[in-house]
Amino acid sequence: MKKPSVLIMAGGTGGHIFPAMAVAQEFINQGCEIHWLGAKSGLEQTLIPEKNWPLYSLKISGFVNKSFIKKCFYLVELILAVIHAKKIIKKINPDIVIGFGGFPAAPGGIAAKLSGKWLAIHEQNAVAGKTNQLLAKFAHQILEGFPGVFDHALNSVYVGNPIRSEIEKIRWAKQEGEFNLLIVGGSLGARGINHLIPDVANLLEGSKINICHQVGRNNKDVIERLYQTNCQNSKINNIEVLEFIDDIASKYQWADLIVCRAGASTVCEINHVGLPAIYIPYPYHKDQQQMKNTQYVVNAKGAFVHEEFKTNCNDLADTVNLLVKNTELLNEMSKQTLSCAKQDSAKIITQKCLTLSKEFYL
Ligand SMILES: CC(=O)N[C@H]1[C@@H](OP(=O)(O)OP(=O)(O)OC[C@H]2O[C@@H](n3ccc(=O)[nH]c3=O)[C@H](O)[C@@H]2O)O[C@H](CO)[C@@H](O)[C@@H]1O
Repeated sequence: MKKPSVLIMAGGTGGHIFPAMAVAQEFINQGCEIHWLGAKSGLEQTLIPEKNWPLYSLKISGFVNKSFIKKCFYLVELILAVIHAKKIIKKINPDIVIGFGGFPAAPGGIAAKLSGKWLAIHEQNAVAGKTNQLLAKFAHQILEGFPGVFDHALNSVYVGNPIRSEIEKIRWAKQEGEFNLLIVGGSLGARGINHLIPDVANLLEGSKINICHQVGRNNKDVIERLYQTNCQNSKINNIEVLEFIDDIASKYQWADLIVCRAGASTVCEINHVGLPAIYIPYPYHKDQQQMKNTQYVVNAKGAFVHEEFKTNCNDLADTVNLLVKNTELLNEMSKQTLSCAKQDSAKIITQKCLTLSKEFYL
């Protein structure tokens, strides 16, 4: 019997690609054949070949924040990408097409619809992105990373955000002795956080604090210099500055507390690990997507949130100092954080797709 064939569409940042990779792996575990549709200029160009998964790349950029003229050029680019995607779909003949947002998912989703294919979309965030808002109008199934994103539409279901298996295995526990503080700016790093933390580090109390700070590509030298000039605090044991953390699972395991952006995958990974967190959401998104991603866990008292434009190094240092000294509070936060995690998301997604697509083609 022919293996079910699945076309995964995701591109751009890690936030779209990592959940899609977790689902791709689960489809493979279920005996499916997978293909990946990406954009020519995203992180998928390095991540997918490493897995040896067949990658097809469209020439497509983004639509948001463009001038009128550039939006017109985008429309031409979109039409050409839809034509290209239709050819790819004809060649692969997938049984399931599933989009995770990002630039390639829009032309890929339109091409899937025009080719009569069963189409699902997965929205990672608490507020849907532009691509998924468009595709939701005709997708057969909508899969939500946070509950109620599509106003409980009849074809929508809350499935959570798929987590990579190496992260799923980790459970937070406060380590004795030293205090490990992890700073993560999301897949591309976060300028606002990068420039705030060296000043915060200088204000930290308690002994033996270690900091590991992920700063994003090409920011290592600048931020290392900032630590040298702004942070003379002798109580900090060790400061490690990294551009990107390849093995984030080990760092989650290492950390007693994380200060980070609130991208959808980051929030869900932290919930799975039960890692106490202080979120500083990305402040420039028009719908405050990252702020909304934190609401669930902040309401459950599993995390703190500091808004970038309303906070300063003293406020943030106060919260970190409170937690460094208070293991009981950290334990309570960890418990609440874990209660916000949706288990087995990748399995639920693959099973839904396999069942519903089969019914569709009957
Ligand atoms: C600024 C911006 O627009 N951010 C968006 C982007 O964020 P971004 O791509 O940063 O999104 P996420 O937080 O969802 O995912 C980051 C992923 O990268 C991994 N990681 C990160 C750093 C690192 O050093 N190593 C590593 O492996 C994390 O473990 C996680 O799996 O897409 C998300 C998902 O649509 C959105 O919620 C965010 O709002």
